[in-house]
Amino acid sequence: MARKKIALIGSGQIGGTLAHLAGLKELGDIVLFDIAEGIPQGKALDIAESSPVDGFDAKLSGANGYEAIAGADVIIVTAGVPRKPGMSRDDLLSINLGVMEQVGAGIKQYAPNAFVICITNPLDAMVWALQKFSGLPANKVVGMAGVLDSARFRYFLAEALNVSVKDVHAMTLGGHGDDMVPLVRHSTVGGIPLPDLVKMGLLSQEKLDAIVERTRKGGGEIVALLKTGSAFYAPAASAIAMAESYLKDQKRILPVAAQLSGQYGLDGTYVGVPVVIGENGVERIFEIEFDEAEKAMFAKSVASVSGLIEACKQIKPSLA
Ligand SMILES: NC(=O)C1=CN([C@@H]2O[C@H](COP(=O)(O)OP(=O)(O)OC[C@H]3O[C@@H](n4cnc5c(N)ncnc54)[C@H](O)[C@@H]3O)[C@@H](O)[C@H]2O)C=CC1
Ligand SMILES: O=C([O-])CC(=O)C(=O)O
Repeated sequence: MARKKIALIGSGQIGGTLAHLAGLKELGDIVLFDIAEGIPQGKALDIAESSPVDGFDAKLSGANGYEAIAGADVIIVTAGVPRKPGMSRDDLLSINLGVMEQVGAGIKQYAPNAFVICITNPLDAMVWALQKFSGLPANKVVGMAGVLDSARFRYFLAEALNVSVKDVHAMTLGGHGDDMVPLVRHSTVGGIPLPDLVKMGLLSQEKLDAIVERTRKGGGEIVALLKTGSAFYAPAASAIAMAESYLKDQKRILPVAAQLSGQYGLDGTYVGVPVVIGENGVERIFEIEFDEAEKAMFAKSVASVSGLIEACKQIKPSLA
């Protein structure tokens, strides 16, 4: 059986980490693409030189031309710019929208059958625009954010309770901004819903509230620490989990930015919801029944995303 082909558009901090993880997991052969000359080639060679040590078989190559992504099974997009301290993700919209236009054209020409995972920020608006620019079907174009935000939520809970991260299941939906929606009622530790943990006295309400707030601002916390860019290890691991579910038809239920067609009362917009990812891309969207407070939080987050999508339409009238 021929190996799968994974193309990484953008070979910066996340792109390089994606290539390393995809190699270690033997997901397929890997092409790193970037406009910066030498970077994708250098990272490809460096990672390939680690393969004898770690014992993985994967061909790695670097390129500056879109023809290199031809026939890719999975494409992960990180091309663009990250934020620096003092900036919001939304400040990246204008510059990264231009990048999505180029990337979308490249995918349309060379890899129209790929499953595309967008990571570039501001995530929900960028994946919305990328789907339009590429013309690929909506079930094959998704955004990575919910897996990362949920992983942060899970990690903070496991740390607070001093238990294994493996036994913490938590979900964060909505847009990838500070008004994202960590779902307390639907998150569990050892199968016990978080509100019950509070009732049992294992976690204080104040601590839980602080964890929810820290999760919402998780990206900014790393930006403030790194100063030169944003998180890349956990974002790369999150996108690899999505790619693996597609390539191996695992049918995992993951929170991803997906295009809605009536679910949650929305049509055409991209926002973080639980979906099943299998060999057909987004195979199903789960519609969670929210209580009033959750409904209000989700609506607020969706309103932020809608505002950014409107801004994209203003900048690129072809998207309207
Ligand atoms: N969705 C999410 O949860 C997360 C999103 N991000 C976003 O991911 C993006 C990438 O982050 P990093 O890898 O840390 O940034 P980075 O700056 O290390 O890498 C970005 C790469 O894109 C390349 N690039 C720029 N314009 C390009 C173009 N037109 N075509 C091809 N390549 C181009 C640059 O040369 C650079 O190598 C940022 O927008 C960041 O905000 C970061 C973390 C989490
Ligand atoms: O915060 C940022 O700019 C990068 C990002 O989206 C995250 O780490 O969640």
